[in-house]
Amino acid sequence: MGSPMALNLIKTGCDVTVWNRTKSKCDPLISMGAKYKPSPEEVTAACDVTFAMLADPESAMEVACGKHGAVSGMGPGKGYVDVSTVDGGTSKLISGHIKASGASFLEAPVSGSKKPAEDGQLIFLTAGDKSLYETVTPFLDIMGKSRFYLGEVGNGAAMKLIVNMIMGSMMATFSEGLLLSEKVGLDPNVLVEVVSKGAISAPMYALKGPSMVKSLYPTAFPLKHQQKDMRLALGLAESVSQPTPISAAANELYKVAKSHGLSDSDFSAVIEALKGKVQS
Ligand SMILES: NC(=O)C1=CN([C@@H]2O[C@H](COP(=O)(O)OP(=O)(O)OC[C@H]3O[C@@H](n4cnc5c(N)ncnc54)[C@H](OP(=O)(O)O)[C@@H]3O)[C@@H](O)[C@H]2O)C=CC1
Ligand SMILES: O=CCCC(=O)O
Repeated sequence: MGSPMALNLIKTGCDVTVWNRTKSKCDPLISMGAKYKPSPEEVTAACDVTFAMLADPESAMEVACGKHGAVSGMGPGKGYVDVSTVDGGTSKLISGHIKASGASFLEAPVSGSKKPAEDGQLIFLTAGDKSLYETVTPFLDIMGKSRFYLGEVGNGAAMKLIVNMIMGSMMATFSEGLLLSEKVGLDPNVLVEVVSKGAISAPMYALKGPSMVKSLYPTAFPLKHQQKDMRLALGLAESVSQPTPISAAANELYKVAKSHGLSDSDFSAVIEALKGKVQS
């Protein structure tokens, strides 16, 4: 996700400096004009605003607050925008460290997958320093099609987790429907078409259904990240004693799919967890 987002900034003439743990993934961006620094600390020291896109809470914390992490290069007048999907607690911790340096913090997780990232069509769910939100609005509008400012740090993370909790449950029940249709002698491709005409139509079903019928799962949103988001959303629900039985059941399916080696497949591979025989 970070690469296509940075590429859109480069293409529109922004002065972009990049870092990634695996340096080779920066090379296409460097060839398009990005500068490179060998640590998060050196990126934040060199830049007014830094966007971070990391896998999970642990990596977001490590890159922000670890040795030679982003915080070490931050200071008054600078801004840190974390666009990773993490829980509110992690986001608040990172915010605390960034703000202690005198800099500003915005959480801004995104809805939309690989293709929307490439097309500059992401949806930003932001919260934190309003002045930083206003400063980075031109960049958000290059990378995305909509943006929401949701107030205090934690609200953007919560909105993102709730959206992905719904999405994960939708994908799980869609998978059940595809397999049930096939078992009772219906063509699952026709089911995808019927669904696309009615009130439960969703771009996700039309986009992923045909390849799921062929047992193909080209990765847009890795299954391991969907399961991480289900886990974090269930933690959020637990924190306020909100019952979420459907999502809890769906989470179990993503865990089964992970145990079958499907972590790096698209999250639509969750259908494999419902088959007697699992393909990888
Ligand atoms: N893919 C999607 O459709 C969407 C993803 N998201 C969210 O965006 C984030 C990124 O997703 P995506 O790009 O798909 O994930 P990837 O797994 O492709 O990328 C994860 C990134 O995190 C880095 N990373 C992981 N662990 C560490 C660590 N310990 N220290 C430093 N860097 C680390 C990886 O570095 P390296 O290259 O070295 O492995 C890589 O740059 C996740 O939070 C995901 O939930 C949000 C919306 C859509
Ligand atoms: O976090 C990933 C979201 C994927 C999507 O919104 O299509």
